[in-house]
Amino acid sequence: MDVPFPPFATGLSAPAAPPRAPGEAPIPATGAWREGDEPGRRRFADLGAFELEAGGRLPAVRVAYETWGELSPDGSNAVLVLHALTGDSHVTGDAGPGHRTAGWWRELVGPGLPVDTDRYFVVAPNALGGCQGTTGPASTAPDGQPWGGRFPFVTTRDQVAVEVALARALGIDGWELVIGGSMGGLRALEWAVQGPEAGVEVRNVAAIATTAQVGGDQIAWSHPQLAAIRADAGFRDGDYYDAPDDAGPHRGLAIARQIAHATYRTSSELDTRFGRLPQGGENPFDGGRFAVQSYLDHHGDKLARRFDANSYVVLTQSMNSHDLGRDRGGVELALSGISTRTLVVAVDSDRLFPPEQSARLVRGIPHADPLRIITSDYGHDGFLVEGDQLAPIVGEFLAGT
Ligand SMILES: CC(=O)SCCNC(=O)CCNC(=O)[C@H](O)C(C)(C)COP(=O)(O)OP(=O)(O)OC[C@H]1O[C@@H](n2cnc3c(N)ncnc32)[C@H](O)[C@@H]1OP(=O)(O)O
Ligand SMILES: N[C@@H](CCO)C(=O)O
Repeated sequence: MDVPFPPFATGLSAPAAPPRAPGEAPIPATGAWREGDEPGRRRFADLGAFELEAGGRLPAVRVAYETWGELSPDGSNAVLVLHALTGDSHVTGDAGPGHRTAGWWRELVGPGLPVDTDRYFVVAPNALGGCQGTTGPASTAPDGQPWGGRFPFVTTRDQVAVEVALARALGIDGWELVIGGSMGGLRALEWAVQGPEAGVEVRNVAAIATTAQVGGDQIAWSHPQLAAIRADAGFRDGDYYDAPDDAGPHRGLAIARQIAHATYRTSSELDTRFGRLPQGGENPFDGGRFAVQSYLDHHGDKLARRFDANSYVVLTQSMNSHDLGRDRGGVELALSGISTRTLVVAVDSDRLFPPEQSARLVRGIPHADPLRIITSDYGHDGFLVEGDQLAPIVGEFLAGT
């Protein structure tokens, strides 16, 4: 006998309190950077039309990027830094006008640091499909409306094809280093294959907390995140940009971030840091929360204020698309064709991009240095939190060039 599916089986489409504390500012429909907002340090490159791997087309792609340092006369000192899922072009420097967060690799990139902006010309673009100035779902489509749910499927390869065009637009025909973590690492690896094919030399690659091929476990964790966003009544199939404050898909995005954030950390950290502690004066047995629930609420709500739900979907799908071996004879063959000197770094406690996946890169890439390991209680986020370990590793790698 068929049992009717209850309309609020998940509870997610039921009316929900907006994810903000009393007295906090309302949340606009999107946390995307929009034309007319304060640009901060961003500059923009208009790169024209792109045909996409999955069959879509973007008639006018704009990339937001930041640079530090000066390109040398022979062009030999350019470094490309690629951000993770919710990162942006603001690699180093403070938060401030135009930049909601401080630089996410400020221990690594800056004057006198391993990626020394007194020596290198550092370029950091916001990825295609993102929401911090580069063309993405919140951008205006040719009909004058936001792309919204119509934004086409974008793969890691498309993102790198756009970054190749950015290099050309900046007059860069080779990178001394392409470095990225997590989703940025996926693009760094794709650069090692696609860059030389496209005539842009890649002399060194650093792939941090990443993988040659996003696998079943990573796709599985992303699935409920995408479902949470799509199940939010405020998502409206991606066409929510005209929604009033607090009526956007914040709850779905916040839940997606909570699921993701737990995968970015470790069970031992959550157990030792929070354990069974109740949150403040709350009673978890009477409608209150455990401290760890409050912690996840905080991270979810914070992302809902600074990010765009559609970009979260588009970028998550782009990560799921990542398979260095697709149409290249498989992962091992693709890795064996990489001629670039490569640094691979894993976080020992990373349960999302586990060290075995980094070891596979080292085994497969002919000119890979031995695997370097960051020791951390923080899991995948160790690639951001453990800057004091990552910076010397990258410094040693660059010193060996
Ligand atoms: C390349 C890129 O990836 S760019 C994107 C990276 N940046 C982000 O993702 C921004 C979101 N932040 C994060 O993911 C992480 O905070 C990191 C990785 C950047 C840093 O991690 P940590 O320094 O270990 O911070 P942690 O995870 O402990 O979070 C601290 C926050 O939790 C809050 N918090 C801690 N305990 C609780 C609790 N019981 N209840 C509510 N909030 C709590 C803190 O007040 C603090 O808030 P704040 O960030 O608003 O100041
Ligand atoms: N904290 C990182 C984790 C994903 O690598 C981000 O939000 O991008």
